Amino acid sequence: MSVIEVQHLQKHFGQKRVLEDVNLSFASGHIYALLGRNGVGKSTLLSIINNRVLPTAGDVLYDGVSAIENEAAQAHIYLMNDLNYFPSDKRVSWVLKMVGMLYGDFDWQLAAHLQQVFKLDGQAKIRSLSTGQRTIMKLICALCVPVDFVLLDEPVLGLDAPNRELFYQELLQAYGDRPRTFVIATHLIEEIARMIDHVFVLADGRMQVDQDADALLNSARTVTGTPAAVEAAIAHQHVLRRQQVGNQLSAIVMDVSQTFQPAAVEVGGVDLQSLFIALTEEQANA
Ligand SMILES: Nc1ncnc2c1ncn2[C@@H]1O[C@H](COP(=O)(O)OP(=O)(O)OP(=O)(O)O)[C@@H](O)[C@H]1O
Repeated sequence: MSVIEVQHLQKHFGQKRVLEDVNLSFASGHIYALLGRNGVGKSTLLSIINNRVLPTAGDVLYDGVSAIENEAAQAHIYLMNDLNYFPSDKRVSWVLKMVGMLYGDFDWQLAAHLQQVFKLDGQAKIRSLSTGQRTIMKLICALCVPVDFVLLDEPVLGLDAPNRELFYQELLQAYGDRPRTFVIATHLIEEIARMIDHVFVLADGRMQVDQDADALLNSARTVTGTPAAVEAAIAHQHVLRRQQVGNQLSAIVMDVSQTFQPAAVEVGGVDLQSLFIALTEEQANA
């Protein structure tokens, strides 16, 4: 059971302070969501964990040992992102072979299956691939490498809806066949909500949320009713957001207890995307 720990990570690009003090840990056998508004530093964080960018301060530990400039530790971590590292005149089959050679124990059976279900021609040259097909090629690499930690930065970029659905199915299947850790940074929150078990929200250079997904959603409620009734119901609650339409007020509250059942209002659940919007709005207004 391996673990990645990020400790007091800081990254400044000149005057731009992107990460201020990021702390987290990724344990074995989880699917994590890494959420955050545009430009908060999700890609930067994943690139530092995979040693592609050096931090200004802080450390990334793999099983207690620094993973920064540590090839042995990095052999357990794979990052898929939107960058193209492969020569455009090479073929898909060449890319898979290269990745297979670099990481060893590549799952060729799964690669053949994925090429077939996504209809990706192994003989196609990289320069002839569409954006979505290029993403599919990179996803095949990410699912077939034998590593314990797979970091997926915007994994469905350019994929149409049926292919996104197919990818989520294949990811869950691969996870079931060989449990490992996936970290998914995405803006398509509702699409991944059903498969993740832990949520990180990065805001203002720090982790604003680091919580079990079910616990997070179970602690949030939407309270709707007349403004007076809603205000009375949420008076002692942690209110993230208020929205009034006509004479109905709707509020999102979090950290509520299981016994939160106020009278004269309607109380419902909150989906992950609405909660994310409310949380990041609250942070921006703080
Ligand atoms: N090499 C660099 N030099 C200067 N600034 C950089 C560099 N790389 C990233 N940044 C800046 O760091 C900030 C965080 O970028 P990053 O790509 O990590 O954000 P993100 O959360 O992944 O964003 P998005 O959701 O839009 O993809 C941005 O303001 C970006 O402009």
